[in-house]
Amino acid sequence: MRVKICGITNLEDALDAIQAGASALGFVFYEKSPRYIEPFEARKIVDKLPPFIQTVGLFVNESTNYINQVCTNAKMQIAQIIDDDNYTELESLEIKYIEVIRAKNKNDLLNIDDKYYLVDAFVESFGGAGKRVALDWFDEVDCSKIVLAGGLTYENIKELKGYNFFAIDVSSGVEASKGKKDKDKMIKFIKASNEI
Ligand SMILES: O=C(O)c1ccccc1N[C@@H]1O[C@H](COP(=O)(O)O)[C@@H](O)[C@H]1O
Repeated sequence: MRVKICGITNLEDALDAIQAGASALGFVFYEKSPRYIEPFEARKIVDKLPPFIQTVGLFVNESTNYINQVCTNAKMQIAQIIDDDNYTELESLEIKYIEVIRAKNKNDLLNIDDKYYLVDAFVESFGGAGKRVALDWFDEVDCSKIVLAGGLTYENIKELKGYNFFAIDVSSGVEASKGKKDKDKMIKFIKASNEI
């Protein structure tokens, strides 16, 4: 299973995540988040990463120009977009992106089009709150293009067996404290993800 570890704020956590087996690292460019990282600080980390690791910048209700600029400055390869109020002109983004569906109920997952989406549980703070999406909401959904996020831990991801999610995304479930990852939790998380 592909794993993105989100909320990277320092090099040690980034390298530990990669050593544990993460395929993508997420950097939060939402200033109200306790995991916010300044774009040029993120770039310093990215410059020290090995090849074949994807860098994902997370944005909440930002303009296209801002996202393009930050992704350039921070060397992000993908933008993860929360855009509740249509601030972002997706077609003008200069990099690949994935939109976030903040699911409030099962209906939010029905009739989604044939694109890759990240599905997270709806929380007022936009994410990183450890809240899960009810798995039975996916029972009649093709999950092969869905990245599942929200409240995942090494203890609960075995429940995802059989759903065929494209990838999973975790932040608070592998933290020691807000903004600081726990190496042991990351190792256990990725080991468990390989058993799904
Ligand atoms: O991590 C944050 O602080 C954050 C802030 C604003 C929007 C999204 C945020 N994080 C994302 O939320 C999901 C789920 O996180 P968790 O595993 O439940 O803690 C994940 O995609 C984070 O990248």
